[in-house]
Amino acid sequence: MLEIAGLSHTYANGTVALNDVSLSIPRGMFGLLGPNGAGKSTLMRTIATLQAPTAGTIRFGDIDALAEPDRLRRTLGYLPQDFGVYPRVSAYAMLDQMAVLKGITGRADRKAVVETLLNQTNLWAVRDKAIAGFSGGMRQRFGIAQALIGNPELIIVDEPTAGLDPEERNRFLNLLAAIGDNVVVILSTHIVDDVADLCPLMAVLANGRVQLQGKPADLIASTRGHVWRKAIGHSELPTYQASHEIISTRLFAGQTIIHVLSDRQPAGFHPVEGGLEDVYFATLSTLRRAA
Ligand SMILES: Nc1ncnc2c1ncn2[C@@H]1O[C@H](COP(=O)(O)OP(=O)(O)OP(=O)(O)O)[C@@H](O)[C@H]1O
Repeated sequence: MLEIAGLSHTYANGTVALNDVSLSIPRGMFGLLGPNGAGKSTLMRTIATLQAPTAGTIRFGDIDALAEPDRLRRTLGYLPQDFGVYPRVSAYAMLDQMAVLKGITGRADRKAVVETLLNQTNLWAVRDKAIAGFSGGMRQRFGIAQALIGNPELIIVDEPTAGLDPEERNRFLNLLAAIGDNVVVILSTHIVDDVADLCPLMAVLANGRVQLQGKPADLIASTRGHVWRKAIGHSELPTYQASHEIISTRLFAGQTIIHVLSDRQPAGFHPVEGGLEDVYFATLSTLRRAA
């Protein structure tokens, strides 16, 4: 169990990126959903012990992450939002090197680990190619391979599917799903479907605060009877914007479909069997209204 309590972070320029965040994250896949600037990466980097928070505590099992960052790092697998540099060395050589850094010094042990990971992430066929020449999807799969070195019990993946085509995204999500229920996996993303497809538990982070947390199905159920849909002409949108709380608009077959939030059924609207996207957009919309 990962226990985050009262975590706050204010950057030197005064930006409050995290504001009293508390989360209890059990084993399994946990989705952390939030818009750009919500504080997700700050939270991920803080859990990964790459930066210290201004206040709060992080415990993982019996490890106090802030007091014993080395202990936490030994059991951590981290796929950052951006690796930054993609080296010209081969995937095999790079993984081998990273395994040394993680303390797997025996040659035979390392060979077994590296080869297993290359197969698991479907990179065996390209193991001798330079990572610099990899596609986005291959890079992300390599990112997971390196995160899994040393059998971590806490795995953090920060916006892993941004920019992947649907097939690669699917491959990547399947890879994550296969990691297993015995480890804590935190998936940070602004892509609602990633969470809907994978995570039995989730939280929405916005403005540095946890706005919502629970099981996606329960959160979806809570929007039932509050979200309504109507197909309108695109030119009518401003009129509806003025009179309704629109939480999403999308185009379908040349029409604009709007979803609105309302406790009662507005005239001409149909009920929506809400999805996670409605939960998410309704949360963000409520926040905007309160601002
Ligand atoms: N090093 C920094 N110095 C100052 N402000 C920062 C720094 N890093 C992030 N911020 C600010 O902190 C807030 C949270 O940023 P963060 O990157 O954690 O959000 P995010 O949810 O990961 O967003 P994104 O999806 O855009 O990566 C933003 O307002 C951001 O501009």
